[in-house]
Amino acid sequence: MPVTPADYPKYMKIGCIVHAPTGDVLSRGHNKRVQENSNIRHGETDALENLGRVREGLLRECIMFTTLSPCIMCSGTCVLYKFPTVVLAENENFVGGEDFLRSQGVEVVNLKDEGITQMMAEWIASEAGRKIWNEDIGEVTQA
Ligand SMILES: Nc1ccnc(=O)[nH]1
Repeated sequence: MPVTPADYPKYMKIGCIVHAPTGDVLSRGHNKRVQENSNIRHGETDALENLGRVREGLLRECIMFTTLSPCIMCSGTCVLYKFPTVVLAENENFVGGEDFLRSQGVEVVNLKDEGITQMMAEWIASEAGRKIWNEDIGEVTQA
């Protein structure tokens, strides 16, 4: 499905970085629901997909930084690969699998970033964003 500039306002504004303990950024990703017509390219899964295969045990040493509280799909992925820490910019607009992450021993750090919280709230409330947002978290938009 080709994407045109008219689609830009629909783009999910969620990005993610996989960070090595050395401080190196190993991988970046962002949500590609619209761009790639995808149900599973959340910011977090996109960053992991972009990383590709890595040496055994590396992900157990990495930190994931993400714009928003990770959904249960992405939280499950973090638990599967044993990320020790997930840092999120905010969780006022959405709370995903944080309790599950903590229950599995993953440290969850919420930066409570006001600018990102506001940006996300505005986008979710926007005409272009509302339906895509609901779709992204498995909800149905009410008329
Ligand atoms: N944390 C997130 C929630 C929803 N969609 C995403 O891509 N990421």
